[in-house]
Amino acid sequence: MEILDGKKVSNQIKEELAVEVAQMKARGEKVPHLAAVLVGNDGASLTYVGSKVRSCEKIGFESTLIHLPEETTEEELLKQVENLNKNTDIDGYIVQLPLPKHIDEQKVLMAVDPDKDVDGFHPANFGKMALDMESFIPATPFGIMELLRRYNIDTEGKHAVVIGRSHIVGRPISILLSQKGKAANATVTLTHSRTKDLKAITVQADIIISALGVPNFLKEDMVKEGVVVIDVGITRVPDETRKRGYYITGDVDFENVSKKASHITPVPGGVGPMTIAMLLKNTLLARERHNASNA
Ligand SMILES: Nc1nc2c(c(=O)[nH]1)N[C@@H](CN(C=O)c1ccc(C(=O)N[C@@H](CCC(=O)O)C(=O)O)cc1)CN2
Repeated sequence: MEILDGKKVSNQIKEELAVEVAQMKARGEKVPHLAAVLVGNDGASLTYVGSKVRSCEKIGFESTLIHLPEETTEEELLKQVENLNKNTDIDGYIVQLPLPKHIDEQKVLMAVDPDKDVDGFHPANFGKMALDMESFIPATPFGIMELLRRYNIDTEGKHAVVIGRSHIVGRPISILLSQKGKAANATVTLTHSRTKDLKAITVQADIIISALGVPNFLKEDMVKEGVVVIDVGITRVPDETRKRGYYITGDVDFENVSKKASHITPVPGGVGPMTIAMLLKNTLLARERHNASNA
């Protein structure tokens, strides 16, 4: 069994990006600039946005954090989005999800300029991705594909079972895995809360992508020998005996499923860090596309 070490691979990607940025600087070019909008003080979101900004600093990107109060209205947030769309210094930006309940997430994501949509959540980018056209690919599924590629995991003709149909992970990864091309060509089953007899499907899977957010959901008896398991679920379980007051766990019963798996991602240290690395990669792509369109 081999652990798919997302932490290690994400650090490699960040080192590669740092080299590219240094080369851009040496050529006298503008470096990529990522902005992040965070509304409210959700603990996990603060961690993720903080990590995005710190990663930018580490590799030589410019970054801007716009931290708005929980009470921010939809109109005020849309104004910020409009300003970011107009700001020619910003190459790409993200609006951290989830947003407070009083804000219509879809309306905000629709307002993002698709050319700056480094999260790949705008319908223009999502549609292009589904049509195999050049686009921004959402960072988590992009990270999963990159992890499979860097560990030389062959997906060609394999049965990939995706658990969860979210717009951020389940739906896009099912599209990417089923695409034509060297790193895809899988036969995909997208399962969800209404799927009947899930176990009958998961036991047939060569690759399982679990993106449910239910701790210990995927058990040993639900997988076959040699399966590749990608655990996207990240749940913070309250635990006062820990320094942070919680521990992090995935969807997979790691201890037992790993006995049968050929490859498996840990939580933490699997898909999560890849998400940040691929967001940075998208921001570099945005910068390069802006350079090309200004040339
Ligand atoms: N605008 C966006 N919002 C959200 C996205 C996204 O891609 N764009 N994805 C998730 C959150 N997310 C990035 O934003 C993210 C989640 C997890 C990690 C990560 O590195 N996790 C660590 C554990 C860290 C911890 O929780 O303390 C790990 O798995 O090792 C990074 C980014 C939802 N929102």
